[in-house]
Amino acid sequence: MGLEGSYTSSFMRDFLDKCASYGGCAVVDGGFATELERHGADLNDPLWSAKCLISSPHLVRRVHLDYLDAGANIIITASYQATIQGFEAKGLSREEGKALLRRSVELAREARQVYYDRCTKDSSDFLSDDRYWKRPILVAASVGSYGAYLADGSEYRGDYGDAVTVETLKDFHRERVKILVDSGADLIAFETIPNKLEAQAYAELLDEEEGIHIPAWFSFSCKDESHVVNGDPIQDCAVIADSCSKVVAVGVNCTAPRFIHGLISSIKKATSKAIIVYPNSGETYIAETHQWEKSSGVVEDDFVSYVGKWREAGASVFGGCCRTTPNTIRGISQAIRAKQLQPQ
Ligand SMILES: C[S+](C)CC[C@H](N)C(=O)O
Ligand SMILES: N[C@@H](CCS)C(=O)O
Ligand SMILES: [Zn+2]
Repeated sequence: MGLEGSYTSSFMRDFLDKCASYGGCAVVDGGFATELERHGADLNDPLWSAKCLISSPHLVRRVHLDYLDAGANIIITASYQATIQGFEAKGLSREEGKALLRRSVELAREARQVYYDRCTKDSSDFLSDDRYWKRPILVAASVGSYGAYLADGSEYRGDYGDAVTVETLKDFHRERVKILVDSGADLIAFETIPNKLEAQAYAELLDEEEGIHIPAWFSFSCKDESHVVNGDPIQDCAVIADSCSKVVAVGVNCTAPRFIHGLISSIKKATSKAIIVYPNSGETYIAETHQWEKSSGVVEDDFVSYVGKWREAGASVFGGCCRTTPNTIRGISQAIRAKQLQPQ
């Protein structure tokens, strides 16, 4: 059974309405792999952060909880680079791969439950701690791009070559998307999308597959104020997202903060859906070494002070991507709460 159009179109509006403490905005979490690494995980692996679903699920749960403590009310699962194909390449069976995808969602749901339990715990230790305030929390199941699976930084280039068509991409993503849809997640986060082709593939999958009963967001990785990383105009990509009734938010992630304002303006011209932005630190990823380098002459590791401007430009969901931490999210959370208390 598919989603009713009216349900889909009101999903984000209803959620944002419930985010009263954020004045109708929402706060997504920050860099997930970044935080796993800060806790000592070695992600030098084709599975990148998805490696921790196998080696350290407790750490995955812990990082979700850290972001909830920091004020996030949307947490993104560790499935960004988790694919059945990638797990099989590691020698796991298809069934084991599918179980790990489901586990990524369970871990986020468990963290949410732990957080809620702390909010209601009858103990002054918890009740006097302002990290614990009950608010609506969504679990978004991450779907990284085909380029992420390639594990060579392709999600920052989007150059898949002529042999990769919309059908190739639909075949690549179909089963994982269906598993995540049935895993108990509240929505699907198609993130770090590097080109129009992959957005088209996702939109067709959502429109054509039976049983997609949760909504999705489309979030693109961009190289300047008006283009996604392969050079396609962001506006064309946003038009594709806008045309899909199951898409409830459109935006930008893992992109330098300095491009975000212009990108919001371009997206706004193409859609009236909610706009989500969760930039990275502005550094550049070196795929060979799995290291990040400062972009020359640009210092933008603290973008929290721009969030008010991004909100005025039309975005309503804010967070961070690679190289951001719970501190970034705490800053965003405080900035939004402070702003909404100011008289209009
Ligand atoms: C968003 S990038 C930093 C993820 C990692 C990349 N797909 C890789 O495997 O190198
Ligand atoms: N949700 C992923 C996105 C990588 S671009 C992460 O934060 O690790
Ligand atoms: Zn990122």
